[in-house]
Amino acid sequence: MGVLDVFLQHSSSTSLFGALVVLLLIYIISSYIFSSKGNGKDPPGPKPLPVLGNLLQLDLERPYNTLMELSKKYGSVFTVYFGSQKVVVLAGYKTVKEALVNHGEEFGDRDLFQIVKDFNRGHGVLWSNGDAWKEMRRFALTNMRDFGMGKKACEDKIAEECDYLIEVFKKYKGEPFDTTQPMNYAVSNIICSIVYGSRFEYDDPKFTSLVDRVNRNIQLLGSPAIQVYNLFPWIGKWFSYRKEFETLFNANKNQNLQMFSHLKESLNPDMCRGIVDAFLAKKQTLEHSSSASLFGALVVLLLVYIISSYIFSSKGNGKDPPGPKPLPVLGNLLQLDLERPYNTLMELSKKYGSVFTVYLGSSKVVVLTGYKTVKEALVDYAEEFGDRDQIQILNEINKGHGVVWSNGESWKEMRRFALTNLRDFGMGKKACEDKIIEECDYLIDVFKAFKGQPFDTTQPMNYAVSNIICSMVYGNRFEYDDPEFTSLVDRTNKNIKLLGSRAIRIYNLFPWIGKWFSEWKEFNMLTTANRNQNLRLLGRLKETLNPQMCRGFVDAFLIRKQTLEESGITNNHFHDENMMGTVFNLFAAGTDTTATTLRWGLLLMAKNPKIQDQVQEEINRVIGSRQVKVEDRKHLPFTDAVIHETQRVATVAPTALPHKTSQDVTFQGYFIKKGTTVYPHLMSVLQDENEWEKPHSFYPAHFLDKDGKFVKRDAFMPFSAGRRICLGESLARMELFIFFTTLLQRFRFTPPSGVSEEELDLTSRVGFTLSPSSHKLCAVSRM
Ligand code: HEM
Repeated sequence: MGVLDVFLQHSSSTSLFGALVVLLLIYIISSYIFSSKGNGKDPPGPKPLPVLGNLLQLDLERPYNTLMELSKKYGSVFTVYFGSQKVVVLAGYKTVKEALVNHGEEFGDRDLFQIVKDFNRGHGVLWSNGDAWKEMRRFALTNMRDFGMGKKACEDKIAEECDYLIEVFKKYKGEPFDTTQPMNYAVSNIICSIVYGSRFEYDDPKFTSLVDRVNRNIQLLGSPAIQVYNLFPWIGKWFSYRKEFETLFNANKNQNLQMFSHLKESLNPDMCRGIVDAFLAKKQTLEHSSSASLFGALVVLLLVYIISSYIFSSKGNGKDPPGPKPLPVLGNLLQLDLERPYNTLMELSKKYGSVFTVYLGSSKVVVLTGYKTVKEALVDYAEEFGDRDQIQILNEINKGHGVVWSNGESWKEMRRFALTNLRDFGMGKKACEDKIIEECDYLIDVFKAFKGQPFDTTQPMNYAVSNIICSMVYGNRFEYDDPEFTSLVDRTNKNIKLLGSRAIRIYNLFPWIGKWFSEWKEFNMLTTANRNQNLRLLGRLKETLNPQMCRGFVDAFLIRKQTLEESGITNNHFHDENMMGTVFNLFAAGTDTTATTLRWGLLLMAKNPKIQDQVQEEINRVIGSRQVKVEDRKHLPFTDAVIHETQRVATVAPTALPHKTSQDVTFQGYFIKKGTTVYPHLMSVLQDENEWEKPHSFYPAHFLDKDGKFVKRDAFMPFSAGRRICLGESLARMELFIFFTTLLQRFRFTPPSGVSEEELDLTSRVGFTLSPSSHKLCAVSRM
């Protein structure tokens, strides 16, 4: 045997051994990769091959079709492997909505394709994440709005572009042509005017080449070659498609750089032509501010010293929102109407602008007023302004449990659980509609029993509305003469009134002096009674719990708690305090606001008989005497407008609920420190003189176009906006529509005899929510 033979023999047995090792490694690695690494169940899916995953089962040119097929077999949440990359696919409306809306944060990051990683490097909006994405998205949104998005200016641009497009279409004189290019050019020109500040001619090669290249690259992104490259960049680098993509990308980048530099040369920061100008101006400001920072630091140090020596100094690093000068200890309390602070705040905003500071005692409150500012804060800066601030007296009871007064993970989990379960128990669905219709019948009987004589609508309305939330929470309604139920509702109602009293407002600021007020004692007595009664109700539900037959939210909560306990997961938010807190919240938030709005509605009808005539004429014409249904809303534009206008005028939650900043934030040039109390002044939005034609009158035409069709209004924000937007909005809207329309169908509402319409008082009662002052109405049967 020669040396060569020995070598060959040796090397072939080595490579056999090597191949085995490599195969074994692939097997181990891929079985490790394909196995679930978490603590829970993996979404099901077709069995993957090592390295290739499920690629052989997928139509690579139209993967969405294969995924649609797979979802039939594996359900709405399933796993596929693109090569060794695991992808969880969500299919169907319910699942996609639940993931993207209810679990918005968990599913909200962007995954990057390899080719995008190569060229984009995580910049921009579409392919970025984290703070960079947040900042770019907010900047783009705000600026696109400033440059016309959703506004008249934009409408004009589109109309102008239509004319150009029509010209191109006309040229073909009815002969066949490919619509791709003209359509791309026209649409692209709208975005060009917003971004660069000008449109381009359809024969300008600078423009057409830009659009055509983007179009081609979007095509390339979907090609199997680029998809293979995304999965296996090491083998895909030599595909010609990738090279083409790179050439086109670079050409567009260079062309954009040229356009940017033209814009830079002619930049005037006071006259921004488009988003590029706005971006360059912002960049310049930031650069200037950093070069001036050395000098600034000295000035700031001096200022910080002066300001911090003053008791009500700003403790932040920037400009404080302005506001009236506070007194030591009392702050601005002497300037505020303590029973109706929202009125004084409205006045102050006229002097200090839409972002200002007041001191309630020594606690600093930043007030946001007017549609633009409130929306910008709650929507564009949703996270920064999205924490809840506590109210002293409620904090003592709630201790941060439940939904309304909690924050952080506990709030997230409770809000999500409450939303999902209320939906399961009918919120916004047919089952709920049926419950409201059934409750209407009981309410009609109560109204009828007064035989047209004057009566106070408070209790019957509260009982009817409360029964809807009771059926969802406890799983059953109650009779209106059941003392267990009526006492619960009456006590909650009384407490909401007490919360708005001067005494409790003072207690909340100075608990050490406020404890001896009789209102404080009464509030606590009523709360304890309600807590004990709820404990009895919850105890009964616990005893009769059947996990196969969930009756309502409480059952669902108890079952979830049991399941977690059985699986040994002890560190979770499903404990008794959170259950009690959430039940209390749903009961209080779900009853008072809706019942109060309905009472405003009836009062406004009695006050405005001509408008009542129009509502009843519409109901007679469209519905007659049959049962009102949710789907009738679209055929009752006037009635719908009256309900919306009632909500606008009633403003039951004038300053929403207090928010606080979850982090330091610079907003409209003002620095607001983490943990600062913030009042979104909803009354100033609902009566914003820039948004409403007749902000201080009851004017249903606010919600009607010239043809009498219903129109939505952006500044209609009674449920607030952003992260903390009312959780029961869809339920409330359904209740308002069915209760109001049915009552107007059945009764004519008038003032008591001897009282004129003018004499009906529209001043609101003092309370945490705004309800009408005590009054009586007659409900005269119409059928
Ligand atoms: C006309 C009726 C209603 C109005 C005007 C209304 C208005 C509001 C407002 C202004 C807030 C505070 C939002 C903020 O902090 O920015 C809120 C929160 C809330 N509402 Fe409503 N609401 C109504 C009906 C309901 C109903 C029927 C429910 C019951 C399911 C409900 C449950 C809640 C809850 C749980 C919160 C706290 C949300 C959180 O902090 O995450 N509301 N509502």
